[in-house]
Amino acid sequence: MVTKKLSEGVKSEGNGSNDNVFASCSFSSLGLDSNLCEQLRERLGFEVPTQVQAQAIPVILSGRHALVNAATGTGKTAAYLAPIVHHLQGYENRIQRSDGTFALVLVPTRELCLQVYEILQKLLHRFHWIVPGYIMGGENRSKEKARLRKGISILIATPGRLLDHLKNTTSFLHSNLRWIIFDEADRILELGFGKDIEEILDLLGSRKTLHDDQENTVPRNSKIQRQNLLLSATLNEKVNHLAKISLENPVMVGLDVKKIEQISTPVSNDHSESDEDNEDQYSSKMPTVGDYKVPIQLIQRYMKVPCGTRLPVLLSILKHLFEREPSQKVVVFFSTCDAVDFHYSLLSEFQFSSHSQAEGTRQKFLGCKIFRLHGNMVQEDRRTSFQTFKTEKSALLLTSDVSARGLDIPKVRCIIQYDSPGEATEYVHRVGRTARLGEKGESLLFLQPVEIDYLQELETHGVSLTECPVLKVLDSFPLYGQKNYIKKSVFLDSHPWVLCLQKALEAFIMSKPEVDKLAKKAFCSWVRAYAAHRGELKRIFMIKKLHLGHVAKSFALKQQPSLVGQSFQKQEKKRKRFEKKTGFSKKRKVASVRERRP
Ligand SMILES: Nc1ncnc2c1ncn2[C@@H]1O[C@H](COP(=O)(O)OP(=O)(O)OP(=O)(O)O)[C@@H](O)[C@H]1O
Repeated sequence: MVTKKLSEGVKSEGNGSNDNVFASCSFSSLGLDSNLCEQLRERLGFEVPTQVQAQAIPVILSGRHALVNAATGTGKTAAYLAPIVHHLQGYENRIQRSDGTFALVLVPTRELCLQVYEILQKLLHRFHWIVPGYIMGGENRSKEKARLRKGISILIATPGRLLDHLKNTTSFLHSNLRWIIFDEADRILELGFGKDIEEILDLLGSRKTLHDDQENTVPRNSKIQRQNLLLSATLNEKVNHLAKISLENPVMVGLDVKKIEQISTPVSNDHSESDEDNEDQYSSKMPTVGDYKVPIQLIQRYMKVPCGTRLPVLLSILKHLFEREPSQKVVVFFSTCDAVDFHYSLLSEFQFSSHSQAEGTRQKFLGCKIFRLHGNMVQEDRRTSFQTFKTEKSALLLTSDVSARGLDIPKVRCIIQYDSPGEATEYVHRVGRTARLGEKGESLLFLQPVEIDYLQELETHGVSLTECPVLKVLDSFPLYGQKNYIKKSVFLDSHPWVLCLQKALEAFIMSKPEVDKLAKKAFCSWVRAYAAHRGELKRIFMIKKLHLGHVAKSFALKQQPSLVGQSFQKQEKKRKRFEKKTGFSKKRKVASVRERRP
């Protein structure tokens, strides 16, 4: 029986192995201060370094610029924070708040900002004179200004808010800046922050310009040696430009031996070269598209699910997972914030009985606690959702790509990608929220039969998935009180359990006008997001091949698609008018369909 096999899968195949994760050396042997090593042990519970820490820490301690590539959940955060703290605590004259900012960590999302800040706080416990701080979208600007005026030694920031303060907070002192770190470098660029980053580097005098047009830039304090670091589990050609303008003669950490040899020739710093020459030199030396590093113990599966049955199948899988193991955490990724809101309301309220539809016998379909997290939520709700989900033992998180990067949530056992991520990089980061640091984990990707070529796209990045036999999972649910009511169901769309559940879902939506409204809104933004896939991926995610009636069904909507379609078209026209007026860039436009405030 597959239900059993699935659960066995995690136990037998998913043997978390620590052999590949930890290095056989100590933190002190890497050159870190002994007090700091004790902090790592006492406050964070880190006894020995991970492989990437063992490789990166000595390089970063040496002062070289670096590009660090290692699988998700392998400890990249401490790999860059520890060397910075080591240097700062060792300054002969203790640094003071009035010295301003020495290190700047740029991250793509607010949650990651808070997460890095929390780790830093722990690391600095014994070094009270080094002040950690963060600035990010959604927070009170005046309070941030006040904190910056007092002085923050190590500052974690999201790009937009940082740029805002660099331009408008005159008391923000950064003349002592020594480190700039781009955590999840590729994501920062993908979100359309490329121009902001260039401006930030200019304002900080850290941009490696070839034609030294220093207008509007702060002259770099010549006494301070700058060190910039780029990190991600998926460094690809998108990072080349950022590396080109921000790294000087970088060391590559975590790339395979061949690539390191290829790259080891120092990259020239000769400012007499032309921009183009330098770009060519970089492109031949920087990593290009290749295999992404996915935790080896992660079990990756996909499910072939026709569009019209997606919703009952999702609910069934979730029920199955929580019945299989009541104490666990599961994360489901959706393509839009509206889809998160709709599914959150639905799953929080939907009651069901497979015996009879009499009110009294119905109970909540899912018994677990449910949370949501996306970029359009108000900051306070975002923070509460994230922090509470983190501490829960058993819970479900419905989320957008805002949670895909860097978030370290303990005991997440399964990642479901209900909407395909599109970019293979995002696939890798989404699944990377489980199977962290050698732990067990599994992932499930929903694909419609017409999207099945996406598996080949993932294959080109070295990511292989096996099929999850969804029918057998569905067969295990009792209907009308009988367990083995069906033996030969071949098609998902005619499976009695699926039909019964779909009918109940549609009736539920009809009885709840507010959820019905959310469903229609989610339908519209889902179609928009589907249409916004990058050019090359459009051959896989073809909007023309979508049956809008089936899409509507996947939001439990009974209405004819034309009805919903009309309101969608109205919204589309409105959106286009708005974009024409405001002149949104194409890059931002695509991101905006999915998330407005990462
Ligand atoms: N040396 C260590 N010993 C034990 N645990 C560690 C060690 N280093 C890191 N960890 C833990 O491993 C987990 C993953 O670390 P971290 O979030 O830094 O990974 P990452 O490589 O940045 O992941 P991602 O690519 O997803 O951002 C965290 O829970 C962290 O506390």
